[in-house]
Amino acid sequence: MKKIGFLGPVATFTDIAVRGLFPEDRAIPQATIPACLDSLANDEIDLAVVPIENALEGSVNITLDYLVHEALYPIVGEMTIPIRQHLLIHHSQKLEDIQTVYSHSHAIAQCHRFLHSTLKAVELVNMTSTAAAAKYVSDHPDEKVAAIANALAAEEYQLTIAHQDIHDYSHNHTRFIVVAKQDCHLKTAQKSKGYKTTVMVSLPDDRAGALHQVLSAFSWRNLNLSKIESRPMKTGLGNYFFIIDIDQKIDDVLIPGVKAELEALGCKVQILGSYPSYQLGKIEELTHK
Ligand SMILES: O=C(O)C(=O)C[C@]1(C(=O)O)C=C[C@@H](O)C=C1
Repeated sequence: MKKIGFLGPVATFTDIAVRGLFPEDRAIPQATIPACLDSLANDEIDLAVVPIENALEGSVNITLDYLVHEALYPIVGEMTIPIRQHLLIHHSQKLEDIQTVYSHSHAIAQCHRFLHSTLKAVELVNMTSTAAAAKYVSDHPDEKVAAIANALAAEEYQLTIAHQDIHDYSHNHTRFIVVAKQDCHLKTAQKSKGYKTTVMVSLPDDRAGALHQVLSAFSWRNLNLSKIESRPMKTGLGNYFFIIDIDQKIDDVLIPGVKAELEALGCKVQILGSYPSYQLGKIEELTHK
């Protein structure tokens, strides 16, 4: 049985993703995304599961940055789950009295339309996760506060769902990565829908057409890219690195060929992982409710 660290507390979306992919393993909640990756570094857990991208709000930058700058461990898997956000209140409170809404910044961003139209005057406060927000509301029954979180959190923290499905667009999904200290094969009963390889590329300083050359190296080899994201290198304005997801498993020819070609052009290239990709079903099925 593996120890799986995840962004906690119990009943975050990350927890739901872990229940879906590793139902037999021991899930250990961690307070924050960096704390989760630190626990991996300290050998307190075998695998870390953290959110990386939401379909409405984009990348979870703290995950990308911490992975690249602080804990450069391989990605050994990814999973995507559907996301349903609800507004949760304590049963002793009334919706019309709510003054403050707590949640993870990504969850708040996914519900901006609803917040703007229905709860215009409320204060919005970021928490470390949606379940941390639900726990806060549960622990403070006298405060006029609500949380944006999922149905599992409503059940876990005994809150009432005051508004269901408040995310702005129905196609709401979040992708989570599984990180290990060393590359390994995941043991799960789920069937993967394919493989991905993630590479990190930093360009040589200030050279015209460098990004075009990088993309050409993938393109003429017919390597399909599912994501390209730039993040600051934190060495000065205008210095960026790129995280590129290739839609296939690492092979002996094409991906090593891209790496060699980019290095010859003066880029730094690091392969962050080549791993199976899982698409998990409905939240209700994953939490057996
Ligand atoms: O707070 C949670 O429940 C999380 O698992 C984090 C997180 C995120 O970082 O994007 C995961 C899924 C949702 O998109 C909202 C929040």
